[in-house]
Amino acid sequence: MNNALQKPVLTIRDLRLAFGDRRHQTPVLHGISLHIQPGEKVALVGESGSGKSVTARLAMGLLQDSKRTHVSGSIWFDGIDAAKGGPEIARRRGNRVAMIFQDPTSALNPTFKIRGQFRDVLRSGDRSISKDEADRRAEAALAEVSIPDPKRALDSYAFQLSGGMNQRVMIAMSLANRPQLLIADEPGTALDVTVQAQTLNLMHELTEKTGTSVLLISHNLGVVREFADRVYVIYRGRIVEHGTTAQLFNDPRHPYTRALLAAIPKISGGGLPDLPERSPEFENPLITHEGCGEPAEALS
Ligand SMILES: Nc1ncnc2c1ncn2[C@@H]1O[C@H](COP(=O)(O)OP(=O)(O)OP(=O)(O)O)[C@@H](O)[C@H]1O
Repeated sequence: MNNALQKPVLTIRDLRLAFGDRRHQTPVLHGISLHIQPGEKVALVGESGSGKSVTARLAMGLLQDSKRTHVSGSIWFDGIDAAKGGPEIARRRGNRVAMIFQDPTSALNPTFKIRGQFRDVLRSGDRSISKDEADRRAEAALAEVSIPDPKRALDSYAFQLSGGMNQRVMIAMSLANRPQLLIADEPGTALDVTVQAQTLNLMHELTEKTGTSVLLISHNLGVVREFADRVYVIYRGRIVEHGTTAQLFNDPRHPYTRALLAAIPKISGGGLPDLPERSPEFENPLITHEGCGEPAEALS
């Protein structure tokens, strides 16, 4: 669903990031621009180290407060520019943005049962709900992600559940407060290929139902093929090509996108693509496919 007439949920403009002290800085992002429409699933694809995770972390407001990060540009979400904000930005956004990480087991707290963690998530979205009501909602959310015995899962610690179960718990938790935007950073890549595919299917199904927009981070174009409406290809901190998923797969124009496509593993979700040596032609300027420019309504 690409509702180009509506105001984007997220608009990132000319985002630049460097790490280091005042004297020595290493630039990592060189002017990233992207937007996500309501209900849209957008993928950011590139090889390891290209800047996908830092873009996601900046969008979440998780990197800005460090003295070693130097940020410019803008990240508009819900009327707030998060580019230069600190932890208060993440707090103000509260439950309107949620994130799913690569390894669900380490994202859950090992010292508390799932029940307590789920309660905290639900009560951060609605302070007035009772414990019983939170438990009822948690059980319903776990049933929605096809966890066979939700009560038992709630009474478990993360290490007592399989990686696939923990991933389902994470998806249920992150969508429990009906966020406007879900950022999924290589969800399930720490798990096996089958679980990764199940994770993406489940995320697709649930976010369709809730109308939640998604920013999916991946190193593998094959993985995003079934999932995303639109794709941004990132190379060394720059977007090099941007189009609908069909445009990118049917008519890839940038040499780096072609290299990524050629490197799609046979079973999608496998290891890192085996890319050719870095090539100067990968530095070609940005290619934006027809109809994929930023909507006029993008300004917050
Ligand atoms: N806290 C940090 N301090 C210094 N450099 C960092 C920091 N975090 C990331 N980087 C550097 O920024 C660059 C981009 O990293 P990022 O994690 O965004 O890559 P990525 O595309 O997500 O790769 P991967 O798929 O391996 O996670 C890398 O060169 C990385 O070494």
